[in-house]
Amino acid sequence: MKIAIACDHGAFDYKETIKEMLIEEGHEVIDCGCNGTDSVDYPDYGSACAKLVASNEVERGIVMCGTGIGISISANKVKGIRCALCTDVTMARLTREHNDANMLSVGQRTTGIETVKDIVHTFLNTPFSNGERHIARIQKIAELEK
Ligand SMILES: O=C[C@H](O)[C@H](O)[C@H](O)COP(=O)(O)O
Repeated sequence: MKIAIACDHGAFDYKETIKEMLIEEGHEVIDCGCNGTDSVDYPDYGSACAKLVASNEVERGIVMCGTGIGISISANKVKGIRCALCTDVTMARLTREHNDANMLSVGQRTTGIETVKDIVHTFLNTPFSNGERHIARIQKIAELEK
C-alpha cells in the first residue's frame, strides 16, 4: 500500500519507528516530515500529509503528534479527509468499518508503541463494511464540506 506519514516534534520517534515497520512490511511510504525533535507546528505536517491523501496520491495517511489531537484536527480541515484519532485497536477497527477513515492519528505521549503498532496494522488491514447506513452518514459528512 502507498502510505503518507507525518508528525510534529512530539512524535518524531514514533514516526521513525512506524515508518521503518511499514517499509519492512513492503509498503511504500512517503515521509512528509518533520525530520527531528526541534519544535515545529503540527498543522504544517498534518495538512501536507492530508493533501496527498485527498489528491489520491497515496491510499492512506498516518499522522502523529504528542496527543494525536492537534495533527488530526489539522488533517480534518482538508476536504475529503476523515482522520481518526485512535488510542486502541477497537477504535482503529471501527473507524475503518463504520467511517471509512482514510487517515489515522496517534499520540506518542499518550499511547504505548506496541499498541500503536497494533492500531496501525488494524487500520491498514480492516476493510470498510460498505453498510448502507454508514455510506449515508459519510455522504452527510461530505455535504458539510460544500
Ligand atoms: O495536539 C498537539 C500535540 O500534542 C503537540 O504535539 C503538542 O501540543 C506539542 O507541545 P509542545 O510544543 O509543548 O512540545
